[in-house]
Amino acid sequence: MQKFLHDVSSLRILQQQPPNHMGSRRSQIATGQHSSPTVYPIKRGKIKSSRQKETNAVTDDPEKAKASEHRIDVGDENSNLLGYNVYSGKLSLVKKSKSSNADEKTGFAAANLDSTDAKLSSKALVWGSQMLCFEDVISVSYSSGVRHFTVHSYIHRKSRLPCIFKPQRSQKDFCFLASSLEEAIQWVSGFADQQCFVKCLPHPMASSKKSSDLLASIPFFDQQPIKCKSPPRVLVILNPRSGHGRSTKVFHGKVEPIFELAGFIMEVVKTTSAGHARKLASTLDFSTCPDGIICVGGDGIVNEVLNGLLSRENQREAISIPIGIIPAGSDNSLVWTILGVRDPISAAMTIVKGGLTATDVFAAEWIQSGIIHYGTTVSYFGFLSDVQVTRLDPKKLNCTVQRLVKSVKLKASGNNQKGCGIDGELLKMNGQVMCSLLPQQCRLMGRPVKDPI
Ligand SMILES: Nc1ncnc2c1ncn2[C@@H]1O[C@H](COP(=O)(O)OP(=O)(O)OP(=O)(O)O)[C@@H](O)[C@H]1O
Repeated sequence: MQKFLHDVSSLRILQQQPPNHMGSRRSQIATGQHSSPTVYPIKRGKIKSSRQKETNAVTDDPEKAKASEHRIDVGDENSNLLGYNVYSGKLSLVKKSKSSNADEKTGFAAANLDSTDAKLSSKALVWGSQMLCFEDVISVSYSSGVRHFTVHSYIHRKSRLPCIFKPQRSQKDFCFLASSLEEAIQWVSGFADQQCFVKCLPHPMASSKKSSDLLASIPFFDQQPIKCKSPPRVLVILNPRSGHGRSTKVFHGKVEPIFELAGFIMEVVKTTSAGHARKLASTLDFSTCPDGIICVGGDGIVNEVLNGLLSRENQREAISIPIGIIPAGSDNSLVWTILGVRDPISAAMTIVKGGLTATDVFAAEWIQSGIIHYGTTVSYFGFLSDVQVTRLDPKKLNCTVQRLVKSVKLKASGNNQKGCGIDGELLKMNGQVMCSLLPQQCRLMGRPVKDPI
């Protein structure tokens, strides 16, 4: 899991063509009941033309072409680790300085900085012997007309006792100085090409009237040549009672800063009672949150949102709205089962990274009343649900045990939990409940992590 700052001195990074160049998309399609969940890929931007130029430059020269032919074999191994090359040049890692007049009032002492060879690939930024993986990067900040840019990341901190404490992610910002203004723009554009959000800021001296002449002499200072993806607009539904009242602190302390770095435009609604989230989801104008609804809490709040969406007349459109989950409740089996994350920071990063994962939805209908309840992974009726209630009230346990004989447990989720699919169109349980899988799946924001944490 420790992906940051690997020693890559032994790696030679070779120029690679992207495996699927220019907008080709790979998607995992669920092929059967027990395969992996369907994953919708995020959109790929245009690949930098500089990369194409570099490739041509190699092939134009027959000598070099020969050499590269030989090198490609070795490069294939490296491409698995670092992907294809996006941009390369010199970079200096700079630290904030207190000196006031240094480098165009940017706050960086650039004079004594050693620049080092650096490469941006489709998977990582490598400088010297250090590497920052893209999966740890949230965004890049860049002020128009300056040579430096900041990469915001959340990296795993080493745990002194890794057997006992799992590694935690924490924020780390890296500020780099490029060799020239033009190169700085190339570096930042490279990040944008890799679907990384770029926060474009005005020049640090833009507000000062005295400096207008100076600024006018800086190329590009008044225009922003970096094109990056537009920030997502989402609705956040937070259950302040979740996780024994800790969810608000978790959201504002750990998750909101990540979403802000990633440029998310958020409306945050705190539920005031049970049923509030369901009502919101059933009446919501989707144009106010076209990129999804993010639930902060436990499985209960997600289930309310799902049921609210499916109770709408436009059920088909409603089920297609992405649902994000920040685990901040006492039970978060859905996000753990489907995406493999169970801590709020990793879940937020999974959402920020983009992509959607489809998961099955079942409907359980009470035969006598006709009431339909929707669920995703598992639904309990009778004994198990009573145990959930009575875990706080032991007096009720006796009554629960007596009802054991009548109890029934519904387990669904088709392609997500091996061996426990409903396996058929319709299932009648105990003469009381009728259960079926919906033809459409709901979409969770994010893609499953490779190494569940
Ligand atoms: N403001 C609120 N006050 C009381 N209950 C609420 C509120 N908002 C939502 N709820 C209800 O709380 C239930 C449990 O919420 P959730 O699953 O998010 O948290 P949790 O900590 O995992 O809870 P639990 O331990 O009870 O499963 C939801 O089903 C929802 O109906």
